[in-house]
Amino acid sequence: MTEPLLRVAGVSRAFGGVYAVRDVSLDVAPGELRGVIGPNGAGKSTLFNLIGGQLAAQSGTIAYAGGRVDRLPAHRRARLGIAIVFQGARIFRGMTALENVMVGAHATTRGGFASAVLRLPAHRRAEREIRHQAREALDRVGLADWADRSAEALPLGQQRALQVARALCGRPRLLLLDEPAAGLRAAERDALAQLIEELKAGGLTMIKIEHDVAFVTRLADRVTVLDLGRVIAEGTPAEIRAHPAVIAAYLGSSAEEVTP
Ligand SMILES: Nc1ncnc2c1ncn2[C@@H]1O[C@H](COP(=O)(O)OP(=O)(O)OP(=O)(O)O)[C@@H](O)[C@H]1O
Repeated sequence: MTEPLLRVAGVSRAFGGVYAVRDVSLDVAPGELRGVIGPNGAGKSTLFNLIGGQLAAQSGTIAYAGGRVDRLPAHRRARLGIAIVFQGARIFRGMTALENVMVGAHATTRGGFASAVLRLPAHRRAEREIRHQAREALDRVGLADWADRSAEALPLGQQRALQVARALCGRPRLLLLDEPAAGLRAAERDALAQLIEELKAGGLTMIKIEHDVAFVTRLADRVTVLDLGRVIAEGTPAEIRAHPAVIAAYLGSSAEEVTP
């Protein structure tokens, strides 16, 4: 079996004595698209923050590309290629689409956001390379023609694609997507699904949180189900749709809802 790109082993995190994530383990193979589902408060976003380093795990280990990362701060993990598109992430108003992507890239470059804002000389040298990567990222999500247009004028579906471009700008190996399809209309969802499929075809490893079981099981290779901070099931989309614990915990008694 190939080495996993990401190995989360026995990770826990509590807030005020209540576990948000409890003894969670999962392995994600290179190139895999993993779905994570679970009801509100199941611990999905907390799990992402533990992987990305926005939160520290209180126990357990997280290994990425063969090395431990669980003691590293978020910006170091970002530089190693772990990128997150946060739930409900906003675009920067008054900036072009290209500038929006470049701001994301500055967060992962050595100079950081402060030097980007201050326009230090060392920063200016890196600027051209970042601009190049940002254009490349916009191209990857199908927004090349929007580069110099106002980001806030983009329809919601394309604003989501812009968030993805921002995350892609640092050329990550692992992309975490927190409910990327939330609030989108059917046609926008389809376009986003197609983008995710293209990224997968390009070899990118992804973990995607979804509320919509049909949407996640349509795209994912495997699905992990969280409930009350614990993994209650993991398997292929077909296994998950048929799993009694999933139907009971996640969907109540209405089993019809899991049929796509
Ligand atoms: N920073 C925090 N401080 C206190 N409690 C928190 C914090 N972050 C999360 N929690 C709690 O941890 C639990 C898991 O929250 P989390 O946001 O990870 O769930 P989720 O599965 O992502 O939910 P949703 O689908 O609503 O986004 C919840 O009970 C939440 O209230």
